[in-house]
Amino acid sequence: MIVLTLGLLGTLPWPLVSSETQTRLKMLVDVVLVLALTYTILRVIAERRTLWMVRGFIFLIFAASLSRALELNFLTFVLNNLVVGSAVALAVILQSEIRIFLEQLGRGQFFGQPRVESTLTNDAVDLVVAAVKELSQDRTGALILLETHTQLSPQDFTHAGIPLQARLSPELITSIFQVNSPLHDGAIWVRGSEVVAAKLILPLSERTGPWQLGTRHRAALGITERISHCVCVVVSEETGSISLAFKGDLQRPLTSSKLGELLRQYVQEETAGTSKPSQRHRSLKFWKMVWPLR
Ligand SMILES: Nc1ncnc2c1ncn2[C@@H]1O[C@H](COP(=O)(O)OP(=O)(O)OP(=O)(O)O)[C@@H](O)[C@H]1O
Repeated sequence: MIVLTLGLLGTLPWPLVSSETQTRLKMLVDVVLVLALTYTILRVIAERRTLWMVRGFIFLIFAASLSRALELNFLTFVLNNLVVGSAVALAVILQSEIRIFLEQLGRGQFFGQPRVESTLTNDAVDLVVAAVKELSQDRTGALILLETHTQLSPQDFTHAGIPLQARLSPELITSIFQVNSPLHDGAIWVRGSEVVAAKLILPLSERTGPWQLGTRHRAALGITERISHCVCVVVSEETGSISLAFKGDLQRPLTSSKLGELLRQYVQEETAGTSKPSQRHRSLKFWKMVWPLR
C-alpha cells in the first residue's frame, strides 16, 4: 500500500498544483501512511508479548515526534535517546521475530500468516485427556502446557524447569503431578508426543477474574496471554475441576470429554488455518491490540 501510494504521488502533475496544496497533500499522505504502517505492524504481530513491546516502542516514537513538534528540546533529546536504546534492545530481544517479519515482507505475506502444521496431534490430545481425567478424579493439581504450531523457547518462561525429553504417556503425566514427586511443582511442557520439561515456572497473569483465581490458574492465563501458539490445561487440586486457557481466556469447568473436543478443535484450526474470526471479533481484537487489555 505504501509503495502504491508513493507511486501514485509520483504520477501527480506536480507543476500544475500550487505549492501550498502540495505541502498539505504531502502532509496528509505522510500522516495516512504512518497510520497505515502502524496498523499493519500491530495487525501482523500475533504474539501478545511482542505486541506489548512494539506498542510501547511506537508510543515512544510518537511521544518523541510530538515533543519535537512542540520544540521541547531537552525532552526531545531524552526521548530520542530512549527510542534508539529501545530499538537496539528490541533488535536483540526479538531477533527471531524480526527475521520472520523480514521473510514475510520479502514474500509479501502480511495477512493470512503462513500456518505451520500443528505439533499438537490428536494422539497427544488423547493421552493428555486420559491423564487429566485421572488427575481430576483424584483431585491432584496439574498444569500442562501444550505447544500448538510454533515452538516455545525457554525464554518464554520465568523458569524453564528441568529438561526431560520423555515420551508422553498418561502414566508419566499422572506420576509427575503426585505430591510426593520431586517434579510436581509447576507446569509440564508438552511438544507433540514428548514431555520437554517439568517444574516450569510460568509468568503470572495480573488478572484474578470473577473466580478469585489462584496462582496455578493465573500462571495458565499468564503464558497464554503472552503467547498465542500454546494452550494450558489446569486441574484444580482443591476441586478437581478442569480448565483450559487459550489466548488469555479461561474455559471452566470442563468435563474431560469437552476438554478433548476443544483441544482437537484447536489442533484442526491451527493445522488448517481455518479459524476465521467474525467481523465483531476482528474489531474487538483490533481495539484490544491498540488499547491496554485492562
Ligand atoms: N507461576 C507458576 N508457574 C507454574 N506453576 C505454578 C505457578 N504458580 C503456582 N504454580 C503451581 O500452583 C500451585 C499452587 O496453586 P494455588 O493453590 O495457588 O493455585 P489455584 O489456582 O488455586 O489452584 P488449585 O485450585 O489447584 O488450588 C503451586 O504448588 C505450583 O505447583
